[in-house]
Amino acid sequence: MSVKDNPTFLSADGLVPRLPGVVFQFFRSFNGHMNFPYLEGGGSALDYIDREQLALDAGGLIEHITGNEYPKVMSAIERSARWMLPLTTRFKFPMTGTRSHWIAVSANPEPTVEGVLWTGLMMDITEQVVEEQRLRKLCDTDALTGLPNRRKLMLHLSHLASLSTRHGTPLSIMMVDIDHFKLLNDRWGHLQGDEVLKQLATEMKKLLRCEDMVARLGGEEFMVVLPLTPLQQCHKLADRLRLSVSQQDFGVGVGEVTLSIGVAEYRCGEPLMHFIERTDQALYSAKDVGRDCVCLLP
Ligand SMILES: Nc1nc2c(ncn2[C@@H]2O[C@H](COP(=O)(O)OP(=O)(O)OP(=O)(O)O)[C@@H](O)[C@H]2O)c(=O)[nH]1
Repeated sequence: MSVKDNPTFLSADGLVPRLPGVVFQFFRSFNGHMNFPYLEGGGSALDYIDREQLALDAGGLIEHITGNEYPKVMSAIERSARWMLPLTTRFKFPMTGTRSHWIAVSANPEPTVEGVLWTGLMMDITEQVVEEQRLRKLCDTDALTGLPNRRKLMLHLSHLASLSTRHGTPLSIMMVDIDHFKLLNDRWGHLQGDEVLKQLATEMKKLLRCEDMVARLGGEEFMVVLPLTPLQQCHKLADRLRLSVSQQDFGVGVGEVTLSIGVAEYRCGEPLMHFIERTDQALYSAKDVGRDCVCLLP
């Protein structure tokens, strides 16, 4: 029996609508006109778009369906056309009445007399992207407090330090440490200690602006990163945080939880580790002079 006599054999026309994705040809002329001469496939994505319109003119619709990611998608198309390299990109596809879907695009370009023609596939990769986002969040988050962890903080801080160096804008940080936390754990138990860490995290977030970041460095140590903030302002905020914490109960009695805080401002071009060490030394000074205070070093 030949393959074609096999009752399960499908011609390409029968097969394409059953695929879990879309097969397409996309054309871009040298004058920038874009259209999809061929667009067929399975899944629900095609229910939401006007295929006849796309066959004639895709420019407006591409801009509409790729939303904020339009520049990214267009530059991927441009790169692929210029170097005749495979087009691989992904974008968020807004669907009315349901959550947005993520679409991956993979296509091969070929030159034609009037422009470039791509032949390829689009697949719905929403589940995969959601899983990636979940794993990335896990990697970046402290499990107890839900705050960003050291890894996330270091990436953020190094990005802000390079912006500060480039634009000469102020950047300050606070190193925050709970005083005598070992005693608190010993007296109230580890679970209550955990509770204090969680409540402190909430308290710190309340005091900060949305562009600030508070992260748990580990144990009972936190760092607050304040972009566009000079040292004096950072010092004021640190003292407000210190005072507010010392006046709260945290389930262990008012005044039982206090903070020592070291503050420092970034010096243009300074290595990040040096900046952190200076702040750490300021924190040690705060411990040395008796705790429950904020210190900065000249
Ligand atoms: N409950 C709880 N305790 C923690 C956690 N991580 C670290 N610790 C405890 O925090 C304590 C830190 O103790 P030390 O480093 O001696 O510091 P300290 O007692 O706060 O003393 P000073 O910092 O000098 O004021 C240790 O007892 C750790 O076991 C945590 O996730 N939960």
